[in-house]
Amino acid sequence: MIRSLHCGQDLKTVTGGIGLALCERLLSHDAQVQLCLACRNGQRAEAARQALLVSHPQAHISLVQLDVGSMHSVFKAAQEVRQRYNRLDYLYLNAGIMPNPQVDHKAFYKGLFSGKAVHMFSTGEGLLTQKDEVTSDGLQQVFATNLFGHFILVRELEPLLCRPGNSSLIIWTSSSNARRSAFSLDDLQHKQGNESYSSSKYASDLLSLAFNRHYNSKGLYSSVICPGLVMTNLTYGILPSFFWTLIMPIMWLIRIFTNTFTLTPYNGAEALFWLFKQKPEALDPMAKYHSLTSGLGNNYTQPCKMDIDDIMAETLYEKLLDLEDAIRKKL
Ligand SMILES: NC(=O)C1=CN([C@@H]2O[C@H](COP(=O)(O)OP(=O)(O)OC[C@H]3O[C@@H](n4cnc5c(N)ncnc54)[C@H](OP(=O)(O)O)[C@@H]3O)[C@@H](O)[C@H]2O)C=CC1
Ligand SMILES: CC(C)CCC[C@@H](C)[C@H]1CC[C@H]2C3=CC[C@H]4[C@H](C)C(=O)CC[C@]4(C)[C@H]3CC[C@]12C
Repeated sequence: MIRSLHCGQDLKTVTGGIGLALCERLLSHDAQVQLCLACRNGQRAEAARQALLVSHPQAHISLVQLDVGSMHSVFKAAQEVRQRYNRLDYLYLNAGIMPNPQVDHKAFYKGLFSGKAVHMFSTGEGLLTQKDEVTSDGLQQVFATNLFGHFILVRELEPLLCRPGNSSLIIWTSSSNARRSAFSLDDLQHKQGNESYSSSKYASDLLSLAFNRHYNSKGLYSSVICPGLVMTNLTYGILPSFFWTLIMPIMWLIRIFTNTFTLTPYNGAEALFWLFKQKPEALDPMAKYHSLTSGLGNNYTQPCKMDIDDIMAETLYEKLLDLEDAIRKKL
């Protein structure tokens, strides 16, 4: 029996995000898989469950309430999961936000004619800034949601993930927008800058490496994926929807030049699904696994070496442990 916990699986307004597409794909692959969807909004979570049950009426799908940006909620959800299950095989850390995104139009037009247009379209590098907020825990919201809440969750679920004789896998939905220069060990939460998304995703790449170093001996493995550019609520939030509708034909055209334009949640979930079928022990801790879609619409997964190192990963890990201590004392 395989149990898998997914963070951030709500059925979104029209589209449904990458997490929901992954659940569909997992259930189509193995009807016996037991899913536990960890979502912040009960109604949307139930709607997602019902949608999955329409195509998979026999599926085992349970829900747990989790706002990964609130530390109280993370501790509570982890306790709930520990009471319900004695083992977890996969933990998909998929929840992610990019609040108040702003596009630098000038940089976009400059990039178009710079000879680096394909790179710009695949990574969004230099095009986006965000305005972050502070949570009731006193943490930067993007850091808390995209990184720290997941860190605490993994630590709290350790007894279910680290079981003698079993290996388990945690999977971070990172991004090709993760960039070393956006991240600083002196400003983990990215209080000073305006690229909190890029910073948090780079931190998740580092943290995955650190988790491998600390937990492989206990049977827990960690991997990182990038879903490519997918049209979901996250991307629709960057520009007005009518604009996306207008440029959609161009987006499909760009797909001929870059296989990173996966565009649909189904395609974007490719690497998440591929990892489900791998032996955790065989995965490369230094690789980010990319969902890619060819011009003809064929999906595949490709590993790409990450720009990370052990020393940085270890320093980040130590700092997160200190912050965990401080939060535990406060709650
Ligand atoms: N779309 C893209 O092009 C790319 C996306 N990604 C990453 O993929 C992941 C999934 O995003 P995507 O499907 O595109 O976007 P969506 O906005 O559709 O999905 C994000 C999911 O995260 C959930 N979530 C957000 N904040 C919280 C929270 N505090 N607690 C619990 N759940 C939360 C959302 O729940 P709710 O419904 O309640 O809002 C939603 O289900 C993210 O980590 C994103 O950064 C990476 C690269 C590219
Ligand atoms: C100014 C307009 C005419 C066109 C602007 C297009 C941009 C808004 C988008 C072009 C490339 C996009 C992105 C690329 C990579 C994504 C990354 C992998 C991710 O994690 C989140 C979203 C992206 C940054 C995405 C965002 C929109 C673009 C910058």
